[in-house]
Order: sequence, then C-alpha cells, then structure tokens
Amino acid sequence: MTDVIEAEGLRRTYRGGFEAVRGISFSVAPGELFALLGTNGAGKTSTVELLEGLAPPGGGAVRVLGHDPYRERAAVRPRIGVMLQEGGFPSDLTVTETVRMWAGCTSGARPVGEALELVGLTGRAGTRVKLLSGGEKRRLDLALALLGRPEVLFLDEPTTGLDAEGRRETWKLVRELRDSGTTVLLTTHYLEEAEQLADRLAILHQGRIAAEGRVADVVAGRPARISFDLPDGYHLGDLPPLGQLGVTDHESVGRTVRLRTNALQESATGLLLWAQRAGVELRGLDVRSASLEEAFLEIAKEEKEQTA
Ligand SMILES: Nc1ncnc2c1ncn2[C@@H]1O[C@H](COP(=O)(O)OP(=O)(O)OP(=O)(O)O)[C@@H](O)[C@H]1O
Repeated sequence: MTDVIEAEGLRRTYRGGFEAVRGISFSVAPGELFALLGTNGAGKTSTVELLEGLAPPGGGAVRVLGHDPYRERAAVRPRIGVMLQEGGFPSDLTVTETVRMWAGCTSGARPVGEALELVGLTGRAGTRVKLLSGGEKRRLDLALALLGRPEVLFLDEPTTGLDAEGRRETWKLVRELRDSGTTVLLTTHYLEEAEQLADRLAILHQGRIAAEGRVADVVAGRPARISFDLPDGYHLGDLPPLGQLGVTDHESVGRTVRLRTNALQESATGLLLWAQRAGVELRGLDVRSASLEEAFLEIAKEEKEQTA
C-alpha cells in the first residue's frame, strides 16, 4: 500500500523572505504514528500546515492520501482530522454547542456524546468554553479533530497545557486510534511523548531534518552519561585517566563532574572500582544510557555549531 503522507523536498518561505522549511522529505505509512520534533521555531507547524493543505509549498511536493492537500482540498479535508495549536472557538458557547456546531459541518460525524466521552469531557458538556481550563480546551480541540472519524489525524502539540494525568489519557486515546488504523502525525515538545507514542520520528532543526527513524535508530551511537560529585579533597586529576575508561568528553561545574561515554559499562566499572579502592563515596552518582533527550540536545548543539 502506498504511503499516506509523502513529503518530497518541501519548502516554505514567508513574506519577507524567511525560509522556515528548507527542503524536507519524509513519508508516513498507513496506520503509522510519525512525530515531528524540534526546538522552538524549527519549522514543525510550518511543515504541518503544508501537509494539512492550509498553504501551498514554495517548493517540493506533498501528497496526503494520494492527493495534493492544497489544490485538492475538497478530496482530502473530509478524510483528515486537524488539531491546531490554537483552536479559537466562540467562547460563549457551551462544550456541547461547540461540538454540535462543528458536527453540522462534518460529514458522518460521531454523536456529540461519543466525541466528548472519547476525550473525557462528558462532565463539562454544559460548561461555557471560556470557563474551561487550558487542558480542557486542548481536549475539546481533540474532540473536534476526531468528530469525522478521520483516516489521518494531525495533532499539533496535543498535550501542551495538560497535567500529567491528562497527558497520559491523551496518549492512551492516541494509541487506541493508531491501533484501530488511524495514521497520526504528531508534533510535540515533549520527548517522552515521542518516546511513548512514535513508531518513527524526525527531528527538525532550522527547517531541515537533522535525524530521522525509529527512536532506537535516532538514539543509536549517541553517548551515555555519567555524573557525580567529586569527593571532598579530590580534584579531576585524581580520577583515573578518563580516556582509558572510554570517556569521550567531560566537564565539571563546581564539584559536579559530567562524563560522556560510548562504553557505558566500561566507564562506570572503572570509575566505581577507583572509588572503591580510594574508599570514597561518589555522591549524586547518576548513570544513564543514551536517550532521545540526549540525542535531541546533541543534534541541536551540533547544528548550532555548524551554523555558527
Ligand atoms: N507567518 C509568518 N511569517 C514570518 N515568519 C514566520 C511566520 N510563521 C512562522 N514564522 C517563522 O518560521 C519559523 C518556524 O516557525 P514554526 O511555527 O513552523 O516553528 P515550530 O517548530 O512549530 O515552533 P514552535 O515549537 O515554537 O511552535 C520561526 O522562525 C517563525 O518565527
């Protein structure tokens, strides 16, 4: 089966000449959940808007469900669900009235009660939108995106403003939708969200894709981290030669030492053996494998250095 979303060399330039999207290519298979990550201003929303058909690309091509989402909007729009970053509903309507109004413009809409139940807003059905909390408004946005039982769901930072429980509930719902065959494109600032949900992801930086693949692919080859406080009376030079422990990089801030290593077991063992022999305690010892967060920060740093 062909891919549901295909982006090829996409570009977007705003009035004034700023190029926010600089030739990016990726594809999303049916039923796959693809996450776009990136620092503020990396170009996530600018890209997603092209996929949603809200603007034409300045270069390259995009196809959603086999159509050009901008030129063939009428064919694509009924089959996609869009949760924008800023919903912007009339604030004097109640939750039910808002969903009902939206349902009136949606073919094959779910019943209002079902949509509210899906996102856990049943108890707020009669509440005016202006009285909802930020997290509840995000959930209303999601209910509206789900109204038409979309084949493709675009979620632009869906859990911003949600508390930890609300975030986990939304993750569960998004997983269920994906498991029932919905293709999902998600943008997020939360790396844990991408780790939890994404089948594949791309990290955008300054309008380009800096890394792409499964979480394990993106994390592979990134260094692990060890940090600890130097024992009183000891200096960095008192540690065993760090290079021989497989440490690739180190820094110290005050008494805290941070090491990076591609040989975590070897480095940690060497350090602990040294501490045992010296009879000292390594307070604040923290040993962690490479994570998406580490990969993300490294990529952002590398790219910044390259463009400096
Ligand atoms: N209408 C516009 N006119 C000019 N520049 C814009 C416009 N919209 C966005 N930009 C710029 O394009 C760049 C990418 O913005 P975009 O909103 O796509 O980033 P993002 O990755 O979604 O960021 P965030 O995580 O902060 O939402 C930013 O530098 C932004 O200032």
